[in-house]
Parts: sequence; C-alpha cells; structure tokens
Amino acid sequence: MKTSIATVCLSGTLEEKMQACATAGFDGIEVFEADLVVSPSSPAEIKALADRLGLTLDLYQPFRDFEGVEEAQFQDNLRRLEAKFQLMQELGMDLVLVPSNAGTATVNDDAVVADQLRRAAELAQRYDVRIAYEALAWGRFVNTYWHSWELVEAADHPNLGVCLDSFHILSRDDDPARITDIPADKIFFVQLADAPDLGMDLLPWSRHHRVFPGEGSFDMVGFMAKLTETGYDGPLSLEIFNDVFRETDPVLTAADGLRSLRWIQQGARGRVTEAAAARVELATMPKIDPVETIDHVEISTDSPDECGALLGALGFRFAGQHRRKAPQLFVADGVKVVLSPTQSGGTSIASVAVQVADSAKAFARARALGAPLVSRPVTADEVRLPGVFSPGGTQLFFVDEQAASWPTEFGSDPDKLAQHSATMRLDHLNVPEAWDHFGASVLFTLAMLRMEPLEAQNVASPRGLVHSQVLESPQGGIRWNFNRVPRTYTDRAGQPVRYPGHIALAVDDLEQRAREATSAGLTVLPIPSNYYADLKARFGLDDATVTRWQELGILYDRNADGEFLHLYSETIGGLFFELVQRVGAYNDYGPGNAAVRLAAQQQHEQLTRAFGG
Ligand SMILES: O=C(O)c1ccc(O)c(O)c1
Ligand SMILES: [Mg+2]
Repeated sequence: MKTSIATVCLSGTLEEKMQACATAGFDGIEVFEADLVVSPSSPAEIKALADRLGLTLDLYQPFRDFEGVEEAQFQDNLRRLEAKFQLMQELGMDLVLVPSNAGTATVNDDAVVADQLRRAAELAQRYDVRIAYEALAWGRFVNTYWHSWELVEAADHPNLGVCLDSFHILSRDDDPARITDIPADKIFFVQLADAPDLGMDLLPWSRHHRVFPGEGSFDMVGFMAKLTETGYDGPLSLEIFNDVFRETDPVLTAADGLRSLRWIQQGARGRVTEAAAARVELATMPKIDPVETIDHVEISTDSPDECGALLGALGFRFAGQHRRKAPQLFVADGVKVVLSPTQSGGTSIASVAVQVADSAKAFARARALGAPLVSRPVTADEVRLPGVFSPGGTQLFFVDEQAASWPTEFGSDPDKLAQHSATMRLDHLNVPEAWDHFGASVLFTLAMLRMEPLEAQNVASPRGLVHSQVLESPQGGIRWNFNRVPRTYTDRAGQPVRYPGHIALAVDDLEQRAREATSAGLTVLPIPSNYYADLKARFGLDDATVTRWQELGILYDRNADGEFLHLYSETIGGLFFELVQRVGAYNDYGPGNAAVRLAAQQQHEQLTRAFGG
C-alpha cells in the first residue's frame, strides 16, 4: 500500500522533514499546518520541493473546532475553511483533515452537525477538494469512529468521508471490528499510531507518547487486518506525536517509521484472506519461522585476557583460536561465545548469531526491514554468515544448516560442541540502547525474529530511569532485553560512563556454581546487606539461607510459578555476566533486583575508582 507520514512525527524544518521522508522511501506526507506556517518557503515552493523529492502531499491538517457550533460561529468557521481550500490549491493538495470539535462545540445535535459537515463538503466541492472527518478520542460530542461515520453518512456528500486513526479508536478500547461496515470509498484517510499503556488521560497520552506501530501495546496488527478487510486502498499514514521523535535525527525516525509500516502489512497478511490482501496490495517481505535459538554471541573486547579469564571462571573452556584471525572460541556446554579482540572500545556484545532454516531468506527479510548489511571479508575456505546491523548497531548474523560448520575454523568439531544435555544454557541477553535508537532496535528485532514483547518496565538507577523492554520468542528459546539508557549517563564528576550490557547464563544449581566460579577466580558483584534484610522480611526466609546468599552475592525472587536465584559478575569495560537459576516454571527476571544491581554496580565502580582498582 502507499505509505505516508505526518510531518509532525519528525524533528527539523519542514524542508528537512520532507527530505528525510524522501530519503527513508515514503511515498507521501501529511502536511502539518504548524510546520507550514513557520516555513520560509511559499506554498508553491513546498509543492515544487515535494515534486522534486517524489513525495505526494496527501493530507493537509488539522482544521480544528469546526462543527457543532451556533450558526454565526459556523459562518466564521466556513470563512476560515475557505482560506485553507485556497491554500491547498497553491499546494496542489486535495484532502483536508477536520478533527471532531474538542474546543468550541456547544451544539450536541447530530442533525445540525451533519448539516454543517454537508455545507463544508459543498464548499469543498467548489474547490475540488475533499474533507476527511476524524473523531478525536477527546472530542466534545463526537469521539468514536462510529459516530463520525454516522454523521458522514447522514451528511451524504461525495466530498466528505472519514479519517480513521488507530490511536483514537484503540486508546478508548473501542472495537475496530465495525470499520468493515464503513464503505471503503468513504474511508478517505487512515492514520496509524501505537502507544504504550501508560494509564494516563487521552489527550496528553496522544500528544506526547504515541509511537510507531509495533512499539507500543495496542493490537496494531489486528487493526490493520480489519482495515484490510474494508478494502481501503489509500495511504497508510503514520501520525506520531512523540517528544523523543521531535529531538532525534529525522532520517533515523523516518526509516524506523517505514519499517513499522512494512511490519504491520506483513503481520496483517497472516490474518486475512489472500484475496483481501491482494485487493489492497499489502506489502510483503520474505517470511521466516519465528527464531528460537541463538547460535552464538560475539563479544568484542580490548581486554581479551581479562575476558577470557572471566569466561574460564564461569565454566567456559577455550575451544580454539580462529585459524587465520584473532577471534577465539569459548564454549560452555551448549553456549558458544566468540571473543574478538579489538584495539579499543571496551567490551560489549558485538553480534548475535541466530539459527534459521534459510539464511539467505532471513537476510532478505532483514534487508526488507531496512537493515544495512555487515560486510566481513572471508576467504574461500571460510563460511560466510550473512549479517546486518540493527538500528542500535548490534550486528545480527544468520546461521543455517550449511553454515553450522563454522566452528571448524576454530579447530573445533561442531558436532561435539552441540550438547543437548547441557547444564549451562543461554538464558537472556541484555543490550543497552541509546535513547534515540531504543524504539527502532526493539521494533527491528521484534519484526525480524518474530518475537513478542513483554510489558515494559522502568528500572530506577542512581543515574536515571532505565526503560526496559523484554522480547521473547514464542517458544521462549530467545529472551532479549533492551535497556534504554538515560540520556546522560555520567559519574558524579559528570564524566560519561558506559551503561553495561550483559549475558545471562542459566544453570541448575546456582549455589554450587557460585562456589566453583568464585574459587576459579570470579569476582561477584557484592550486594548490600539492606537488600538481604528486606528479602528476609518479604519472603520469611531463614537466617542461614540469607547469610549464605549474601556471602555468594545471590539475589532472589519468588512468585506463584516458582523461584529465581541469580548473581552478577564484575564488569569488564561495558559487559558483565549473570548466572541464573530458574526453579519450577518461574519465567520472570527478578523484578526489583535490577535496581539493586545498578546501584551496586555504581557503588562498586566508584570504590574501585577511588582506590585505583
Ligand atoms: O491532538 C490533536 O489535536 C490531533 C490533531 C490531528 C489528528 O489527526 C489527531 O489524531 C490528533
Ligand atoms: Mg489523527
């Protein structure tokens, strides 16, 4: 379907926004009046710029507080409207958005409102333009899409139709099912916006916290499926009022937006008939099964010796050096870690390789989702793993059957590495994301691997709130936590510090493992005794158990499903490890414990700095 985006979604001047939309590959834009009013370009120049950039100008908006007013006021509103019709002619535009009156409406009478909408449509007809009427969720008298349609139907004019905006429908928990009862040719425009569940009032929620489809908690794919069934084949437009988007690079934001439109169309395809999908030309991308297995994780490090020693203490064994290059392979039962030495840049997760049935297809899907390819030189006798950069910079590689022999390049027999009775497994990854890449990284990973989001959390760190979004694969084989790092993450002296990511490994007997690892040289992050006093009180634990855990740095949680024990290693330049033990069907991550960890890490870092450790 044709793609469009409202200029209000992006930072920059109108001209910069238009450039960004074209660069990202949108077909058209919604012109926000506020952007035009502050632009030094004349309407004719904006039209010319759009033509040069290959963008259509799809919707002029908003024309507020129009209907449901006394006649004298209405006459003045018509005059205002006519001025906009003249402006639209200069812009070469033919569709204007009239949101339902939220400010000045005094007449709560459908017959009057329908008549006023009809008279507006008659005026529009003279200018050869059309009006899309949208029910704002907080409209004074009209606030549901069905009511807006009843009024449009009653007005019965070819130049009047409705605009459906997913935010206004889903934010009120309204059921979108009835949009299929609206004739497709009376749906003049569609705006897609998602939002996280914030439990706040509709208007501030809408004006500040909308996000791209897939980045919030609405059933956007369900909405898109319903829309597809209507047969609407006009633009799919993004209208996202978001405070972060107003500050981020508009090219990045626009690219993220286009990815969300590809994702939602692909998602809807699975929920409608082939015929319905074909009628509106839903965009496609190569389909893959949900990804359930991480093949290996690559750590790039400027401290390979320290990192190797940490892996050794955790129970990894050195399984070989690459036959021609610097990387080393470390293996612990089923977990494979490649350590790639670098000159600088600290230590972090550089890439994640996932197992797929067909890596060429997975790669093509990633490309359709706008991910740039990773180009790595390989010689003829080496396996080439196709890979891409996720928006935050983590590389994602795809490993299929044919590529499974890659460990032979490290002198390891891949069959011997794969142990299914493994006593150590990869539990989850935790990757820090910069504030302006967070949403894009989450959406890309979710769309690419077909993962599902858990409810987002905020974790208090001494340096600011960390927004945490866990994605899980449908069978639970992959758990991937994204942490949005506070915008300025600095020490007390104001120097930027690195927010560490981590790799969590699941074991069956954490206390035993902790003792073994500690005697093998692992430094465990010390946890303050206040935490243990609280733990004892909360769960009614005995002194001996709590004392043992405190000595080992073990944190704890319990819920109806089971128990969770975990500990954290020291941090090496931006990366640490977590050991976890899940008891019973415990499926959470120890809510509350991440804040304890972040505070302990800050404390520990300051002590080691103060003492030059
Ligand atoms: O918040 C608003 O006023 C507003 C304006 C235009 C829209 O299309 C919309 O969804 C909201
Ligand atoms: Mg809208």
